[in-house]
Amino acid sequence: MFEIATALLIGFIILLLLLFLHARKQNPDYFFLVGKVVLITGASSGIGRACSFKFYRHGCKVVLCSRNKAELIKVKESLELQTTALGVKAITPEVHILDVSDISHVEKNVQNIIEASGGKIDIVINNAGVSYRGHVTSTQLEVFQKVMDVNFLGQVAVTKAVLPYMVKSNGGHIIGIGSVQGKIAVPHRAPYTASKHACQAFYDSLRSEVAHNNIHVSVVNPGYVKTNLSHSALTDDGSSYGKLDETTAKGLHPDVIAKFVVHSVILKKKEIMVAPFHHKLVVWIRLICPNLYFWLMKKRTNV
Ligand SMILES: NC(=O)c1ccc[n+]([C@@H]2O[C@H](COP(=O)([O-])OP(=O)(O)OC[C@H]3O[C@@H](n4cnc5c(N)ncnc54)[C@H](O)[C@@H]3O)[C@@H](O)[C@H]2O)c1
Repeated sequence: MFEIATALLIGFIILLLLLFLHARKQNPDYFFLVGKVVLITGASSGIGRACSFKFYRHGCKVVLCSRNKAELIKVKESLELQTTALGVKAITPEVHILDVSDISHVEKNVQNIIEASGGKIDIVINNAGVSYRGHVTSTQLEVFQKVMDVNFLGQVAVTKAVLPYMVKSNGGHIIGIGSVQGKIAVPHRAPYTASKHACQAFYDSLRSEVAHNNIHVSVVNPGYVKTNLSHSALTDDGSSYGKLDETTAKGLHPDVIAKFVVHSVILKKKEIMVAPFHHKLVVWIRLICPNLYFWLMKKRTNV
């Protein structure tokens, strides 16, 4: 009787210990971010802008990159009106022009940006992206090339530029902003969904290669987010779509995605899908019952 009671007590204590360790792991330690250098691509709007605010407020030095300097300066000025969380001292943000589709120069340009910011990089958020609306048959090949350059090769080139710094300092974190469409492909999005699938595969491959260098790789896959992404989406002939989609308009707030990006760094998450339940369900259907998924996609007629 005594032995059973002792065994139960020990079991109970182990359970409490495991629950405590689990809770600790899930409880973000925001102080971890203080003083970290965070490079964000596509920082002038949407999710990139929201990430800039979150990391700035947690005491990071944010290095804001995009094509439009005037827009980046506006973000910098808005950041400087903020107070930081945790009562830590804010670090002046930096602004740099970077076109991630300029593939042959991205690596060198990012290295120049890192050198100009002090020669150190802890976190990179590969966020810059362009969407697409159209039909494969009528879409010019150059449109496929452009979407792949911005969304896939651009992310690869930025990653290749930061890796030597992270290897040298034996640590770092690379975050790829993917999409639910990196898990499932939907009609009228062929180049976009192909680029996001490519990113997912790239990061899954990279993650294991750099793990021994203490470099972490996270992929954050949002569902629809209320940003300008559909406005600037490319169409069959390369012109902009110029409209806010209903789905995008009803999407999540970019701050929600930024919050999960922060958590992916602190909790060292390999992958996070930030999407409603029915999106996650479709990903499972694609995996478990592909024919049902193909049938569902055939029913989707809207561009
Ligand atoms: N909005 C959504 O519904 C949604 C859903 C899933 C994933 N995403 C992804 O989130 C990321 C951010 O998009 P967003 O929704 O914030 O839209 P957005 O249009 O507000 O942001 C895209 C950013 O990328 C920048 N950019 C585009 N081409 C560039 C280039 N060649 N060089 C440098 N910067 C460039 C733009 O200037 C802009 O700042 C993208 O990778 C997108 O695919 C968005």
